[in-house]
Amino acid sequence: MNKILEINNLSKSYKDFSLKGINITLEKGYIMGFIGPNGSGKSTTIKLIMNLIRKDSGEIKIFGLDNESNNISIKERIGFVYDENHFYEELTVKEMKDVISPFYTKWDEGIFNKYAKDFELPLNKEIKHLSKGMKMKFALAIALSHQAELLIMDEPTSGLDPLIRSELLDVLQSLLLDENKSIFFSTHITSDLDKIADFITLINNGEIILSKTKDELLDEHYIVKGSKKQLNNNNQRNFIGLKQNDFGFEALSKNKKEVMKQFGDSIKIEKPTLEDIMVFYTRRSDHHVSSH
Ligand SMILES: Nc1ncnc2c1ncn2[C@@H]1O[C@H](COP(=O)(O)OP(=O)(O)OP(=O)(O)O)[C@@H](O)[C@H]1O
Repeated sequence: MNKILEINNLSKSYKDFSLKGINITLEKGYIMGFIGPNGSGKSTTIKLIMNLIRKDSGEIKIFGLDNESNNISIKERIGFVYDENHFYEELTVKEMKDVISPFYTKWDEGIFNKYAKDFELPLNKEIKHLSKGMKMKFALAIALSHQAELLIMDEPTSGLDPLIRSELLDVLQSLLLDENKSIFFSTHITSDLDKIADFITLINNGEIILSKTKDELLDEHYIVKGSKKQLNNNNQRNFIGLKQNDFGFEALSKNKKEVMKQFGDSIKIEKPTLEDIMVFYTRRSDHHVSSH
């Protein structure tokens, strides 16, 4: 086992929110998708990993090293991409690159030029005139040009159109062909993960709800559909979440056998998507949706 990122019992409290002793492990060569609803603690966790804010307690190890005492050497080996990348808006893409590159001892101009060409970056355009998608590609090109072993991205695909999103995901996937690289990225667009994630970690309300391989997660859960009159107080105990509308109910369950036994053939059992899993684990239990 080669742990690239190891978070143990990490806690951080704000006035109205706390991360409650979270644990996450990412091994070398894999992509982990970090999902959860708005305000669940994704950005806070990423800021703690990047040592941008101080933890209250717990431990964060990156490449086996404590992230506070080895801050500088660790940052050299990480590519960090986030939504509000702080570039100087007045500079051109090339000028900005010239400002950033000296900070990295392993900067590789050849790699930057390759990505600049692949992504069709307009080198002489001012940053303020770049589209959101182009800014994101620039941030990714920078992150990839110093031979980072770990890419950490906070919502890299948010606000991007489907075409650019899909291009970005292709680039991430091709990076993983080099098994020395690992990727940890947060998103609330679960369809991004269907394609590329190896592991999924779900956070809700500052707590890790689950963290496992995507395949395991999809294999062990089932969507159960039926009519409302089939429900009673007893037969809901195998449900992780329940959604009712005027036509019937939909639930998530891990226990297919037991559900089949209780409901018989009148029930419909389907495979869930990652979105189903996220929604059912994080919704309020009394949720009722109207059919409109
Ligand atoms: N500096 C701060 N002071 C006080 N509260 C904060 C601070 N930063 C974040 N929070 C609160 O912590 C909670 C978690 O925020 P966080 O940004 O980590 O969520 P998130 O999962 O990244 O959400 P989103 O998907 O909306 O970006 C929110 O309720 C937010 O208001």
